[in-house]
Amino acid sequence: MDLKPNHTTPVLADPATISNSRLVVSSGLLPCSPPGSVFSPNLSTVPRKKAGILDDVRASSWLDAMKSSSPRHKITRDYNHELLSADTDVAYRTWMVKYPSALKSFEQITNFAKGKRIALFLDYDGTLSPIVDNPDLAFMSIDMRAAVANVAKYFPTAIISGRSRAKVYEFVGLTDLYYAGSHGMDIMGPVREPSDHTPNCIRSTDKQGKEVNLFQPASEFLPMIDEVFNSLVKSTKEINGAKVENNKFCVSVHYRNVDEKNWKTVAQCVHDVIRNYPRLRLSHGRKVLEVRPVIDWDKGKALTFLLESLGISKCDDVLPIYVGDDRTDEDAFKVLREGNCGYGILVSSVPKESNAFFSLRDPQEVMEFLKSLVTWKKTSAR
Ligand SMILES: O=P(O)(O)OC[C@H]1O[C@H](O[C@H]2O[C@H](CO)[C@@H](O)[C@H](O)[C@H]2O)[C@H](O)[C@@H](O)[C@@H]1O
Repeated sequence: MDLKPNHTTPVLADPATISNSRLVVSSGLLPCSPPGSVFSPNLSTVPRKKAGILDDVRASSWLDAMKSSSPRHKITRDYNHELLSADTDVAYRTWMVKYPSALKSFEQITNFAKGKRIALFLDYDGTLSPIVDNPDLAFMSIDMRAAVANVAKYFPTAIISGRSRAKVYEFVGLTDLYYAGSHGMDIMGPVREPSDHTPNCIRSTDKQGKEVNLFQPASEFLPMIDEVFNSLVKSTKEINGAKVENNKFCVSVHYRNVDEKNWKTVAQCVHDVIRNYPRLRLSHGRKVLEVRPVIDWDKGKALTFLLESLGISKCDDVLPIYVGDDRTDEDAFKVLREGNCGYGILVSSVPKESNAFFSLRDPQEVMEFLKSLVTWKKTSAR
């Protein structure tokens, strides 16, 4: 798995947190890139571990990981249920001491944002739309769409999703945003000036005919991904409930609707296919196995790339906020935490270790947060 949370540094260098003894107060600055540094995409490949992550799908750790992804509360009845709910509640509230609610900490966030330009980065599944059994039906609500449209009027806003860019655009359906699909491996962003010569970055036009930059660092993998997609469709077709999704530069193999006793078979099928592709690796999301190129590129790199494209990566007067629910979002949280340059907000209704600073319980709370940002912006002369 890709996630290696840093449990030891839950500190927020935020001068607005003076009253919060848990958090460390820094010099008052949130440096973005170190002065003079210019982000240039590093597309070197990440060496795949010699023994593939799935080399022994019988290994209990792998199956445990499959089981623990996207945990659901088990509903028990009556008295037991009440006890369980109470325990869950206590565990969640304890966890929130480490990851405070972004709604309850709203004043702290906006205090820190004073005089800065907020840039918003939003994951899609589980963040803007609730997790549902059928990935093709993961629609966002009309209210959420309105909230995203509204927030994008006031702050530069980008969606960074594991879906294909085309699919996430189809779901969101808003034009005034930037979109990054395939976990950031397919970015349609603003034209960078002076025009740069980043490999795999070309000028293009969006659906409205506006000039944009198209950055696809894994373009050479396209035929391979298509091949793997077809092989996976074939090899999993007998597994009831398994679904393979082509996300353009990566492939998702969903096991949410597969009987748990067949999860090992799903893992075995994926393993048998990708063992022939040393330039592909596997990561793990919410009841989904994700096959992707081994290039050193993820949502964190995409976030940095977009900030740079927007021309706001090197200033002290920008506050990037990234909202996401999944393991792949941790790469972006980590960039913000380690760069000490913005806030990650984890969307989760269960306690989870994370590199985020704040939390929101579910997409409903995400919507409230977006609305609050708009109200704050409108009511204050900033
Ligand atoms: O980066 P994201 O926008 O969060 O995309 C990550 C994956 O999300 C989708 O799968 C997840 O949501 C589905 C719909 O709610 C759910 O059925 C599935 O179990 C979840 O894993 C999407 O289908 C994947 O392709 C994305 O990689």
